[in-house]
Amino acid sequence: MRRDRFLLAATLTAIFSADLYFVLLPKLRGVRRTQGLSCSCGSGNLSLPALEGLATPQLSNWTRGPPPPGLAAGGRKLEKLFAHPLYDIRTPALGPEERLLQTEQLLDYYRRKVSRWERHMKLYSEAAAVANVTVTKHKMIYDRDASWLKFHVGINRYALYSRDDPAVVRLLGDMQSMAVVSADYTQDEKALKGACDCTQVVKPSGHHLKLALKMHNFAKVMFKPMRQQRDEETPDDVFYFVDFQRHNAEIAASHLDRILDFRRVPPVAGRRVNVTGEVLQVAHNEDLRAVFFTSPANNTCFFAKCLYVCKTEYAVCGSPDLLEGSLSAYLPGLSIAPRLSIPNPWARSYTFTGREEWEVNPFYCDTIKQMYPYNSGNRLLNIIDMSIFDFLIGNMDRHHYEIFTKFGDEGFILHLDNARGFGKHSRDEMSILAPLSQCCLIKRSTLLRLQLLAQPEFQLSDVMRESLGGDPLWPVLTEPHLLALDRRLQKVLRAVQRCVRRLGEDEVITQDFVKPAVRAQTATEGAASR
Ligand SMILES: Nc1ncnc2c1ncn2[C@@H]1O[C@H](COP(=O)(O)OP(=O)(O)OP(=O)(O)O)[C@@H](O)[C@H]1O
Ligand SMILES: [Mn+2]
Repeated sequence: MRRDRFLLAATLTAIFSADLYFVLLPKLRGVRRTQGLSCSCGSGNLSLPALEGLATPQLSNWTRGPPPPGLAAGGRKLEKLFAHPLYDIRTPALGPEERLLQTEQLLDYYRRKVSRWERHMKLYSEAAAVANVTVTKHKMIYDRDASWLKFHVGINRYALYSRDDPAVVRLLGDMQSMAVVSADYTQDEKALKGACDCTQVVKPSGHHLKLALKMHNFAKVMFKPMRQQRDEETPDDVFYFVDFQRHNAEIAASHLDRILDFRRVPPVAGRRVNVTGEVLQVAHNEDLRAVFFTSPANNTCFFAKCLYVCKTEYAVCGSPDLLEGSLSAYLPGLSIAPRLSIPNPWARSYTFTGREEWEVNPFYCDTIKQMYPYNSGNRLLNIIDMSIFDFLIGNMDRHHYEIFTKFGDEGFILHLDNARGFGKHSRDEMSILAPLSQCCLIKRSTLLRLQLLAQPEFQLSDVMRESLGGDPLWPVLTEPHLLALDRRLQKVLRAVQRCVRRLGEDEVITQDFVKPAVRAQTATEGAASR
């Protein structure tokens, strides 16, 4: 028995060392590289790309197959939206410097993943055999055409994917259906090792229940289980930073991101996950296995590591095994595609009483405009885009944003972690729009799309309903949440209108593309002033 334990411990040590060598060390090196990079970047070498954030057209949508019942009659607005000339603004041809990764580099990375998996599984199976533990064996495949690989190859300076990339549709399908072969804590949870400091109300993030799942073709996803029923509204007395993470918000946010044509959120699919077969039985991490239990109702449940320290955390349970969740496609590992996490200048105070400067100083934006990297290029405009996105979904938890270091200040910004959106449909939190209302700036491309989505012909709630109809967890959002999107969209347009009235169109609306494919403005002209 002692020998068994020793073997198991040795296996775990080996796995940890491999993680240290392959994941943590490269990450640290990446951070060091990044620090060097940011020091050498003067503001002088920045330029506003003529076509920033806009890419090639595509007509297909994410809805696979016929629309769900009830949609057929009014459907197909989404298709029409994506066929609109405003969704046909092209980016220049992508050279190697505009792509995050080259195919050969990715295939190399994939091969390393495969051999690492084989080594792990060999050691783990040996240890498990000795300890008399049954290991579920899955047939793994090395597939050069895997949709996750194509998604990674497609990431470029302008967006996470292009509109016409069929790999994204395939990836959503794969995430919904592929066999899960392993489940583990995510890297940030591992770094915390279950430590919970309740004097810090938001950090560490370890008390959220999220896991990394691996599929049989080595696709990796971040799984956030359902914590709250769709029709429950966050009670008024709950602070945004102790609010639940909502799996349906992650799914809906990725659809909205695509509808706004930002493409700054990784694709997210809903799925009913079998917490016994697809999580517990494929968890090779003893810490993770230890948080599983069977409830009195005979359901399989698991809880966050600090359940008994942080009183707000409760277990989630399958019924008896199936549990809804969101699966977000992983970005390429930090060892090959380092990212930088940057504090949001409009972040909130994560204490019960604190106020940040932007909340009390109406001239806050003037200070930000003087500061690097917001004093040139399009970073500030991208922050304003992000605030519009967050206002629409009602997300008050945007403490940081991330960028790929490869693209430096000229790249787009990632909108990761949207799980605290869609908490309250009956309230519009105007303070989320502070970057827009304080700076009075907006990209022309963003404004034109917002105006288009306000028209009855498209109607944001209709295209969202249609888009979400393609997800297995349809209807991802309840009707009041969908309708809140239309109401909030009007408020964004009114905020722009107030700025234009005060400062004039030339000051407020930034021309961010040279020339639309046709005179797209005609369809939308004047919508902001209505
Ligand atoms: N799709 C993804 N691919 C790769 N990494 C991701 C992805 N989504 C999130 N991450 C990374 O994992 C970190 C934690 O994810 P997320 O913010 O969604 O969880 P969280 O539990 O809310 O954490 P926190 O409290 O730190 O915000 C993110 O800051 C990001 O760096
Ligand atoms: Mn978060």
